[in-house]
Amino acid sequence: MSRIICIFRAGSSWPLSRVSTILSRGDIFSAPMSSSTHWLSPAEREQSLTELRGAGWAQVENRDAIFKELHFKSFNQAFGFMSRVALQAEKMNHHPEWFNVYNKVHITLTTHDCGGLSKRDVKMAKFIDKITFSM
Ligand SMILES: C[C@H](O)[C@H](O)[C@H]1CNC2=NC(N)=NC(=O)C2=N1
Repeated sequence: MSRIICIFRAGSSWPLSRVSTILSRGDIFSAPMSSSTHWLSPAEREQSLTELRGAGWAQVENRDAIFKELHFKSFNQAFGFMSRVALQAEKMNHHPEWFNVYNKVHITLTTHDCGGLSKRDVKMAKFIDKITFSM
């Protein structure tokens, strides 16, 4: 199983909530480890958040996560959307936190192993926007 080490550089602009989440979990040295290719640099983070806000994503209060509410024409269309995202989640091994009622889907993205946003969340959000706009 690939594992992630979340490395904190002095002076990095990681949200305090993210650092405290990982430190409080006490698993900073036993967290799953993978290459740092998923880690967002401060510049990448700012650029990605700007783009995602422009596409209708919002940052979640008190969590290093992003949220979007999607409305579809019908339950069938909403469920079809969720099925496509589920297949992508399995392919990426990166899963959304979501809620569905009838034709509405609420999605929250964050990387649990890191206690906050990573490149995987950005990739998943862009996939979600791509298929939403094509429906
Ligand atoms: C063991 C399994 O690979 C990990 O729990 C994966 C599964 N899906 C995941 N999804 C999300 N959103 N964050 C994770 O850290 C994560 N980790």
